[in-house]
Amino acid sequence: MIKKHIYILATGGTIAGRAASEEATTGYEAGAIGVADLLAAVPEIRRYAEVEGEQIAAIDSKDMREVIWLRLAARCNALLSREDVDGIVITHGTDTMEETAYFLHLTVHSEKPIVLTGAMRPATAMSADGPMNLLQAVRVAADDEAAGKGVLIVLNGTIESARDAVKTHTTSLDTFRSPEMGALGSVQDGEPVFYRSPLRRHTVHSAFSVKGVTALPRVAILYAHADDDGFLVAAAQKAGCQGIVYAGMGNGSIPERVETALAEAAAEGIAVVRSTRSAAGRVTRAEASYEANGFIASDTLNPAKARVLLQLALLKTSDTASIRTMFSIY
Ligand SMILES: NC(=O)C[C@H](N)C(=O)O
Repeated sequence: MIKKHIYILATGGTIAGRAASEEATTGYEAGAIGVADLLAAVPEIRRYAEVEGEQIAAIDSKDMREVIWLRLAARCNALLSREDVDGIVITHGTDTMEETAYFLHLTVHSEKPIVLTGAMRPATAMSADGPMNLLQAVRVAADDEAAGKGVLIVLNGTIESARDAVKTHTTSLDTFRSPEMGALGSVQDGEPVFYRSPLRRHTVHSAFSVKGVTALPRVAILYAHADDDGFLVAAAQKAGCQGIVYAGMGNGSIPERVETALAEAAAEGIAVVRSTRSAAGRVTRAEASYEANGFIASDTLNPAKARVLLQLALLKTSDTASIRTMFSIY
């Protein structure tokens, strides 16, 4: 068997975390262990692929910054254009994995597999989940079936699409779920099995490019709550935001006073997307007043993912109708 050549790009996270004791599963130093040690801990990987590691960052993913996203996108595009590279695995903290994955899903233009993985227990913990997750991620990245499916998230035996997967639990190993769509597949006894393919546009069919881009448009997320009077909308405007994602109630519902403030912001040219603070479900175009105000429905994208798409959309246009179309095809 000719082994595939898989690149491992490490960014930190709990998978590279070091805690004071084997029992500690919180309160550790994320990103403390380098990519060479991560790979050395799972020698089984080399049975299935030739791997090469590269350290892109060493952070807790709560501190993920757009400069690292841009670096990752550039590195993935460059590596995957090489004939001798068959796929990429990115080790990443789980806190912002769903955003990084979706960003790359829309900005890397290759059919070759890109798989993000991480861990919920630090590398020093008893029964750490990182080694198995890393092995499964490499097996998926080396699998022919993974090609053309966009960026994938592989953790705890499930294969999910970057568009749909969200972190649903603060500490459980089984934290990533795709609430509306379900997983694309699973990894059983090391073997990846796929059941579905994502239909929304990604990778080679994505019109977004961050080549030469050094900064992304500023987009705020505002979270709805009872008695919200919309005072944070002014703060977002003052901070120079080009877009606001409102994590509304239920089907993207917006309290009246907030709607007034957001309508004013939209009239001034700020793109306003209605997402939801609910854990699952599609935000529909719903009420006529939302449409009239120029608000854009997030479809099934949660606020964090809607923010990613809106940032990329704003690189291309500020036209509401065009951005609305993007939210229905990506
Ligand atoms: N499980 C994890 O990876 C959480 C960690 N705080 C991170 O996102 O880097």
